[in-house]
Amino acid sequence: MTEKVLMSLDRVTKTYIMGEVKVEALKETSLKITEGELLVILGPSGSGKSTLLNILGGMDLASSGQVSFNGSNLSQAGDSGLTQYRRKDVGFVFQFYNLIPDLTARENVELAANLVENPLPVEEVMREVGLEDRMDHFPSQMSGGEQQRVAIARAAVKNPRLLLCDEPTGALDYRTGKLILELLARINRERGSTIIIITHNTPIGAMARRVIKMGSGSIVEITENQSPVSPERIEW
Ligand SMILES: Nc1ncnc2c1ncn2[C@@H]1O[C@H](COP(=O)(O)OP(=O)(O)OP(=O)(O)O)[C@@H](O)[C@H]1O
Repeated sequence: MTEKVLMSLDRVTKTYIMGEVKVEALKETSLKITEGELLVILGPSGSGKSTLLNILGGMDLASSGQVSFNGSNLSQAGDSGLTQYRRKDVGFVFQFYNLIPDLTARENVELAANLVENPLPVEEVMREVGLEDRMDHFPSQMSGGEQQRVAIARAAVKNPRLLLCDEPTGALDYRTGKLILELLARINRERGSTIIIITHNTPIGAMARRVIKMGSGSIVEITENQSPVSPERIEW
């Protein structure tokens, strides 16, 4: 079976200019992402992981180079093209959940469902993440792990081609973090969404078929892993 390239980055650079200081957050980075893959990005603080994720998600524009999604050039999509891309094609999961505090779990998920033409059924997705008994709770009435599951449901309900997760277990205890990673692995397996997970925890790389290591704004290593393991079996 030939693998389809979902995204490609060609010599992408991101430079932040702060007064006199220039920070090269991403240096001439090239990468191809295959449709349906689960990719883990590792690297120390400041190595450019979030910068890379923000460019992949259309939240930020490259300073130079080309970014393409499904064959179209995001660098030339313009503001409304990028907004459409973020709404329809990408789901985001962040370290601190970013739920709307005065909406219930169900309403947070419904809000995202309303952004796309063919969302998955809200209640079905909430059951999939194990929140069938918490649908009418507000974020403040839920644990961190439950809030992260709402955030995953909110991203997954759009049935996005690409799910981007920035330190999704960063604020959770070990056991809850594992459950969240298992949930992401299941969405990748069953829904076929392409999933990219940023983490500081090197052992988490064992769940992915490909692991990218970043260092000082560059990809320093790409490791192929023939036998990814279930997060349940990973210790960190
Ligand atoms: N908006 C910005 N303005 C200026 N510099 C920035 C901005 N965003 C990131 N940087 C700088 O770019 C570099 C890469 O940052 P980035 O957030 O991508 O790293 P990271 O690997 O995700 O780090 P962490 O693991 O701490 O989140 C850092 O030196 C950072 O200070």
